[in-house]
Amino acid sequence: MTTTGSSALERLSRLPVANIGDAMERLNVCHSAVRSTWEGARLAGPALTVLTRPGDNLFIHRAIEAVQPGQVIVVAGGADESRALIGELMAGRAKAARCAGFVIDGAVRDVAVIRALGVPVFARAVTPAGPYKNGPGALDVPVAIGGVVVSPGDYVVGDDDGVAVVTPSTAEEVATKAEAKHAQENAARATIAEALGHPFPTG
Ligand SMILES: O=C([O-])CC(=O)C(=O)O
Ligand SMILES: [Mg+2]
Repeated sequence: MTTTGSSALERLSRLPVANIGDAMERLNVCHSAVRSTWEGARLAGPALTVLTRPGDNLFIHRAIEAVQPGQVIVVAGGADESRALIGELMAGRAKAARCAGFVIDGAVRDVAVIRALGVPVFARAVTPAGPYKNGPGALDVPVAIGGVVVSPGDYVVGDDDGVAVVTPSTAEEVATKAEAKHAQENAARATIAEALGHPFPTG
């Protein structure tokens, strides 16, 4: 990753996902079904992509073995909600590898402990039903998450509102536009706070 790229990623990591989506003409925002599993979770990092058979997590185990510090494991699980693709043990191993978190187009389990671990996990559903571990699957291929294409290395940013995907070649421009939008909104927040008679909440 270049210095330019990492500074754009850092800037994106500090911005609300809503502003980032607006800066991309409201494109490249995942379907609302792919949501944070705990309030306040936030992630930003380059994607390590996983394609897996719905309900099967063999290749997510391989991703946790391969993940580099700061990467987000992004799993195309076919939008299946019937089997949890990760839980507390896999989240804990990923944290130990300094993975930035998970975005899963599928289900997860053990969410109370995942929250206590502080691992940001975005998913379509929560279920106690366990996964199969047979494959097939693939790592580092383009995938679709909530209707958005994620290529390996794309920047993935998530907060309480959802997930946006930013191609690194556009990240500087998107960060600049999103910062401008955020500054413009700050001015509006100040005016509204005055009318409310108390500071505008920061969420
Ligand atoms: O059984 C699994 O593969 C997922 C799970 O619950 C865990 O990682 O804790
Ligand atoms: Mg478990």
